[in-house]
This record gives sequence, C-alpha cells and structure tokens, in this order.
Amino acid sequence: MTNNAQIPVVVSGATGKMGREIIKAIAQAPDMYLVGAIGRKHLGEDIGEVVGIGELEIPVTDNLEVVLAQAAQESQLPVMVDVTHPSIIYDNIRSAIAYGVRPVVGTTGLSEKQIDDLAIFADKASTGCIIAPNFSVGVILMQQAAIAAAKYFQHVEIIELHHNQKADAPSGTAIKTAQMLSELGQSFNPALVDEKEHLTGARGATYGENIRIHSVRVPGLVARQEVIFGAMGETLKIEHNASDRTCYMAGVLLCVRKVLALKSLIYGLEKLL
Ligand SMILES: NC(=O)C1=CN([C@@H]2O[C@H](COP(=O)(O)OP(=O)(O)OC[C@H]3O[C@@H](n4cnc5c(N)ncnc54)[C@H](OP(=O)(O)O)[C@@H]3O)[C@@H](O)[C@H]2O)C=CC1
Ligand SMILES: O=C(O)C1=N[C@H](C(=O)O)C[C@H](O)C1
Repeated sequence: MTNNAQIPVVVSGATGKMGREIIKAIAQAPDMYLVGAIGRKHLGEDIGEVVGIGELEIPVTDNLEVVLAQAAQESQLPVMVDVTHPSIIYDNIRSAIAYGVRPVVGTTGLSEKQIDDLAIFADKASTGCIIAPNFSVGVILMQQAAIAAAKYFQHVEIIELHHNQKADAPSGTAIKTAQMLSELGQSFNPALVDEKEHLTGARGATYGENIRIHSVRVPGLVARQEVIFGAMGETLKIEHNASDRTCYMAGVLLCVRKVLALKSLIYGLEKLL
C-alpha cells in the first residue's frame, strides 16, 4: 500500500550482493517503496522472494529503460539506486537522468572525466544525482581522520582489501580517499632513493603526484581500508573494516531521501553529512 508521500525507488543490480541488502532496506523503510528491480538472473521472479523477505509483487527484469519510463509516471519523484558494474554505470546514470529519475550511485569504477561529464548532464537537466563510492558513515569518518592527520605527515600510503569477486581496482573508496588527500595541496612521499620495481606493480598504483594505493583481493573479506602515515620513529594507521553489507544501508537510505532536493550532481557521501 503506498501513499502520496512515499518515494518510488528502482534498484539496479537488485540480485547482486549489495542489491539484495538494498531491497531489504527499502522494504523496511516507511517513506519509500520499490517500483523496479533490475538484474540479469531470476528474471520474472518476485524480487522479494529472491532476497528471502516474501512477495513484494515486483518482478526482476533486465529492461532498465522500461522500468525508468514506468517509474517516471509515479506521483512522486522517483529514485534509482544503482549497484551494478563499472561497464554499465555511466549509461545507466544518463538513462535515469534522461527519464527524470534521480540516480543514487554506489557502483564504482567511473573515471574522473565521466563524473565531470555526468555533472554537466545533471546540471543541464536540473536533476539531483549522488555518486557515493562508499555509503558507510564509518568510512567517511576514516577519510576525515586521514585528512586531519595528513597535515602532520609527509608520507602516506593506502591499502584497500576486498573479497575476490570485486570487478574494479583500486576501490572507489581508495581513489576518493587519495583524491581528498591530493586536494590538500601537500606534496606527499618524496623519493629518497632511486627505487626499482623487480616485479611490476610491487609498489602499488599511483594516484596524482605520488599517493600509492595497494589492492588486496581474497575470499573471506567484505571491505577494509587502511591509511598508513609514516614519520621518523612512528607510523599512524587509520582503518575501517566492513564485516557485512548492512553497514552501507543507512547511507543508501539517506541518499535516497536527500537526492530529491538536489538539482545537480554531488560526489561523496561526506557532502550530505
Ligand atoms: N558505495 C558503496 O558503499 C558500495 C559500493 N559497491 C559497489 O557496488 C557495485 C556492486 O557491488 P556488488 O553488489 O558487490 O557486486 P555484485 O556482482 O554482487 O552485483 C552486481 C549486480 O550488477 C549486475 N550486473 C553486473 N554486470 C552487469 C551487466 N553488464 N549488465 C547488467 N547487470 C550487470 C549483476 O547481475 P548478475 O547478478 O546477473 O551478475 C548484479 O545484480 C560495485 O561497483 C561495488 O564497487 C559495493 C559495496 C558498497
Ligand atoms: O566492491 C565492494 O565490495 C565495495 N566497493 C566500494 C568501493 O569500490 O569503494 C565500496 C566498498 O569498499 C565495498
């Protein structure tokens, strides 16, 4: 049963690890209701049954455009939450904006140029869009702590550790963290020796001038990030560890509620806190 105040939500990537949790979170949220579930598996099946919470009367479909067009007919402004794959996210966001459906994007792997292009597109459409590489408030606090510490350290490296089904590396969170550090305008990690990699990649990926990011992928992990600062005689490690994906749900619901008031794109959950 819906009432006029509730927010219609489409979930793209509904049958994935994140999508399943988001379906459950939306089903429990009193101020929103599901109007579409996009996936490639379980086509035609009730998404509520697929995720184990009973019938929601929303079948899984692989046709995003049809679902967006239907969502646009709802009495309230609709939102699309996307947790799919780097290979389709750019087009998914453009499609949603074209239909007037507000994107809340968890999917990572967008380039900085793609984000800039999407910001222009959203601005021209006066349509809010949130790209959040991480929905966890704990991760945002980790990033803020790293920024506070960075003023006092010249050496820093990032290690991000994830399950071995992750499609992209480095993680969007690690890239965002490195970007935030770079934006401080400090010069990090001056080279003190003529370093040689005997195995390519041994020193990790480089963001910007010289912020190193190392990516670990093993089963048994969900998501972890360590920001390690170093100085004479000491190191400081700032770490966040996600033990399961429920840690992201409060941030997802916050973005669904906040995106409706926006008229442009924002990048990063920290801008909403
Ligand atoms: N912002 C945040 O806080 C978080 C973001 N993420 C990001 O969310 C995304 C999804 O992560 P996760 O749920 O673990 O991934 P999964 O692989 O478990 O789920 C991805 C979903 O997208 C679908 N999908 C993948 N590729 C395609 C394609 N080419 N066409 C159509 N559908 C496709 C999958 O369908 P099918 O099931 O058929 O393969 C699945 O439903 C990643 O980018 C990840 O980095 C993850 C956790 C937190
Ligand atoms: O793929 C994941 O699992 C995650 N991806 C996001 C990222 O790339 O930063 C967020 C979180 O690390 C989990």
